[in-house]
Amino acid sequence: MIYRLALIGFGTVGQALAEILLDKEERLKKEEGFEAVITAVSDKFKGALYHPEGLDLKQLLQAAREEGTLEAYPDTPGLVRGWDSLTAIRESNADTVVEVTYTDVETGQPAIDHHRAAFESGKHVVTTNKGPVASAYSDLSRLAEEKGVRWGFEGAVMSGTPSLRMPRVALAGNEITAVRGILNGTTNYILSQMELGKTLEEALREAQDKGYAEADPTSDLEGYDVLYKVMILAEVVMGTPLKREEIVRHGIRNLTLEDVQQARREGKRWKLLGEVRQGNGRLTASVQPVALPLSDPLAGIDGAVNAVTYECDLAGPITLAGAGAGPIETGFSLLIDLLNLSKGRP
Ligand SMILES: NC(=O)C1=CN([C@@H]2O[C@H](COP(=O)(O)OP(=O)(O)OC[C@H]3O[C@@H](n4cnc5c(N)ncnc54)[C@H](OP(=O)(O)O)[C@@H]3O)[C@@H](O)[C@H]2O)C=CC1
Ligand SMILES: N[C@@H](CC=O)C(=O)O
Repeated sequence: MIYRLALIGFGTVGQALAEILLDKEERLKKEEGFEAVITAVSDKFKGALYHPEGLDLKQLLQAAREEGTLEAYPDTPGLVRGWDSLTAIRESNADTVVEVTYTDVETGQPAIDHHRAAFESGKHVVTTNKGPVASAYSDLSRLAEEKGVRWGFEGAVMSGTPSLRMPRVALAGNEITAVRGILNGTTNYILSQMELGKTLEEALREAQDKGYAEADPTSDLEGYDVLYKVMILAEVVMGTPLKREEIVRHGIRNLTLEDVQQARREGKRWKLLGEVRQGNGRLTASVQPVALPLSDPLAGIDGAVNAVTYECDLAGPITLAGAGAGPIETGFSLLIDLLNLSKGRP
């Protein structure tokens, strides 16, 4: 079967997936038996394209990257332009919607509506968007199940590092009683750069240039991005939904260069930690910067790398470290969801 994809959003991550599919086409076919074409792309400002037989990925990337608009994609017979996101989801011949619009930390929209429209149309969804998973996990999972379609969202936490699949699949059978980690690539990159003497603003600009930051980086700096990831870990990995008001949240915005360098002199490093813990029959959760002693395994995690420790009743503590953000790493999270979907794996 050749998968037909509709990409909703064509920014950093959407383009990275197109690049991966282009670069690895032969290898994916030969080694994984996986073939996919992108038949629709709909992006808010770059424009939209649909071709039932598939778009040319090289020309698609060239139009977006060199011209900044899909208007630069050449006209071919059968090409349709201008569909908005919901039209592309409902009217295209895609069997799988790749939802890669921005994460709205207040409402989870428009991504929740994109998911509903896709599931209602009998289409699978793979996404890296935290909004729908954090705010509508149970409703959307139920709808996907009712409609007999699949939903992959590995990249919603820790990009291409399997922070959700590992506990759900490889650690199945354990009760996970606590999860604690560095869950945001942008702020970990910023804190590492501030230790080298850069200001928060300089380091943030670099993180934006490298494709780590959210469209609105307030979400990274003020801890909302981690708050969403903590909500996802609580519900998806620990089985208990938390409301955002139940989670203590502090970001790194108020940490100064002097705070960061003083901690270094004291043998400590500031890290933005997200934590969910079971105790007295309930979950408690927090997002806050902590000056960790160098003896803490999380203190050694640098740059856009993230790490998370799962406290398991049978296996003991298990720590996973890897990319927390980045275009290709996050594009990979979509690829692995697509591969698992194609093989009927969880
Ligand atoms: N970058 C990373 O490392 C990671 C990102 N994520 C998540 O992945 C998602 C995508 O991230 P990223 O690619 O970096 O973000 P970008 O901001 O680069 O891309 C998002 C794209 O979505 C488009 N868009 C916004 N609203 C709509 C809409 N209603 N219909 C169609 N297109 C729309 C934007 O259009 P325009 O710019 O033209 O307005 C933009 O091109 C986000 O939810 C993010 O939180 C998750 C893990 C890591
Ligand atoms: N902005 C986020 C992207 C991944 O979720 C981060 O920096 O971690």
